[in-house]
Amino acid sequence: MAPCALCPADNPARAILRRPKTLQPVCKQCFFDVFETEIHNTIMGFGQAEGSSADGKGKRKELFRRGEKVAIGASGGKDSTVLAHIMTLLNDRYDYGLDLCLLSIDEGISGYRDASLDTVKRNAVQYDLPLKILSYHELYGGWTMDRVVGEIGKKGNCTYCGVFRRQALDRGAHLLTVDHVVTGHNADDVAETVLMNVLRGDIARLERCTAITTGGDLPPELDDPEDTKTLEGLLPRTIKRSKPFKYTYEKEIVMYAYFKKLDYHSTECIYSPTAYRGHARALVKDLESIRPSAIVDIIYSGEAMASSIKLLGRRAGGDPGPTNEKKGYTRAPRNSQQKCTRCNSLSSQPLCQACMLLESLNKGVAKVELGAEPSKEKLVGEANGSGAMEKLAV
Ligand SMILES: Nc1ncnc2c1ncn2[C@@H]1O[C@H](COP(=O)(O)OP(=O)(O)OP(=O)(O)O)[C@@H](O)[C@H]1O
Repeated sequence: MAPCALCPADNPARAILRRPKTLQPVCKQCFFDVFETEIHNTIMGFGQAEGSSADGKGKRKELFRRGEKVAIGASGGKDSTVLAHIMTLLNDRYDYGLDLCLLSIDEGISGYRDASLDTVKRNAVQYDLPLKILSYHELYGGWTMDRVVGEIGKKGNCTYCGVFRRQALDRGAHLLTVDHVVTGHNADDVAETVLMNVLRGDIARLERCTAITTGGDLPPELDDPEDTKTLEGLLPRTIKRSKPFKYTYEKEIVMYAYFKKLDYHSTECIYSPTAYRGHARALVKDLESIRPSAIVDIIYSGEAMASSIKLLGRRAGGDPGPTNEKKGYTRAPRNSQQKCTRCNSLSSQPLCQACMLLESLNKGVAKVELGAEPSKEKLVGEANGSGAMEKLAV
């Protein structure tokens, strides 16, 4: 192998790998350094397209506040295991002052999640982090994903899993009195989602999918600390979600986990779909093999499109006005947020998606609904909640 491209030129070590992101030959130590530093830069808002100009005025925006309590969404897989490792490491190294913990959701998938949760339990000891595990079984009246799949079959099961997991993470965060959850979504995931939204012409989602942080904004009219449901421990607010690996390549995460000998679980979900995302994933991998920067370039393009859409929306007063229509742009108007009448979580409908899905399961009509010709509303609901379509909503 060639000399390391990142070592001092007068005394380079021998490279042991080619960095997937740049194809540079690098030694092990330089790979660790560049991998960790790039994530730190993302966290600090340095140097990346969105981070360097988060407000469009060139002002950088840091991902965390000092003293913030942050839960790491931990599934035991490679991404979240590396995330737990890196967050602990960088929090110590750069003194972010974060209070970290692990939050795991047990979807009730026997033979898969039980094994990966054992890994998370070991990670909690290895990184000395408190761990909270919440199960669908306890949150959703005895429904586990094994039972959901028994009821509706494998087709469409990710819709249920994605919607339930999103809410379960929020509820777990609330129980842990955490305002911020970080997940292991990586650059490949974000690029796939950008492509999927472009290919579907889903402009509203395209606008949101490249954001490094979502949520955390409760409309003032809903912010009522005296709300009795809030006092009972139900969701009063949206929890912030961030993706510190937004610019981190999946291949580099795997390499980092391998060279650091991290303890992670590597099996795929047994109910994993072969849905649309699979095609986007294959396309991203093909493009990456021809030109490695394709992944990050797709993300930059997505960010640029999101900024343009925002600008157009602002000019049109938030509605798809005539100017936009003439130019062929549409921007789905967003329903105002309200509290779900049943579980108090934020929702654009009187009943949130999780409660709607739960109701259909409890009434025994879920299978019928999934099999039937979907109505327009149903399509919107699915696009908003599907695990397959909406991996980034986890
Ligand atoms: N059951 C879960 N409990 C807690 N967090 C989860 C869970 N499932 C997924 N997440 C979070 O969402 C991220 C993306 O999840 P996804 O299901 O796409 O898995 P993945 O890309 O295989 O990631 P990982 O390798 O961490 O499992 C994970 O990295 C993790 O932070």
